[in-house]
Amino acid sequence: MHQVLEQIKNGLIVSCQALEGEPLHSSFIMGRIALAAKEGGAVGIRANSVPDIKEIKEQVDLPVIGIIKQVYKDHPVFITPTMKEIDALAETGAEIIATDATTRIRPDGNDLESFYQEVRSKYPHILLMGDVSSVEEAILADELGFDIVAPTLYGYTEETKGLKIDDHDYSVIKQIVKEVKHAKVIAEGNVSTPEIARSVLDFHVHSVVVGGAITRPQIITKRFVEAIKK
Ligand SMILES: CC(=O)N[C@H](C=O)[C@@H](O)[C@H](O)[C@H](O)COP(=O)(O)O
Repeated sequence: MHQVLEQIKNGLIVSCQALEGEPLHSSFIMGRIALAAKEGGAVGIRANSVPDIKEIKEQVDLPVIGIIKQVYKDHPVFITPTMKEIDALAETGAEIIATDATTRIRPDGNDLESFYQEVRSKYPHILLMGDVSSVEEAILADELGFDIVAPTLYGYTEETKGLKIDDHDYSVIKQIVKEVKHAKVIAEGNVSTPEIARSVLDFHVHSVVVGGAITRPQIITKRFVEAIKK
């Protein structure tokens, strides 16, 4: 197994992201949050943007899953949508690059298969993670050759709006683990409690990514505020 995949096996990857408009939007802060995550035992970091990844790499020696969230006009594909973002991420030294691997046409008119082939031929040695929204897309991403697939976009497409990883006794993640033959499956998206993280690992995912429940204090606070309302 690739050494980086070995390193993150059965562990917690913390997604350290604060977009423009969020209170913690700052590469300095993301670097420190990554440091805190490492201190807490995280085995990897997921991060958005070149400045954040560079700062995080200064602070921690953990493998990084790099993404660039870039919205082109009002196009729905926004996680590392084109080769421009892949090129920028490749320069950062991120060990893994994640990209939208839904079957939607990308902002530059590419479909997933031609985009995948283009990325693979330019960067044959980079680990590629496909963020999908369904079991079918996970199977396709696996067949194309992605090293990792994750249901990051389950709940975030037109067809899946509002759905969550722990719905229906974790049926989507269980199905993905069952159907995907070569890629490692990482659980990501709405893993909102330690119990959910434990459960998905019990379904034999390779690792688990947690974002907002650890790194977005406005969300954490809101959950407490809701819980104490009479
Ligand atoms: C849909 C989308 O844009 N997901 C993004 C992907 O990188 C992040 O905003 C999420 O925080 C990340 O996937 C982790 O998920 P959660 O924060 O639910 O633990």
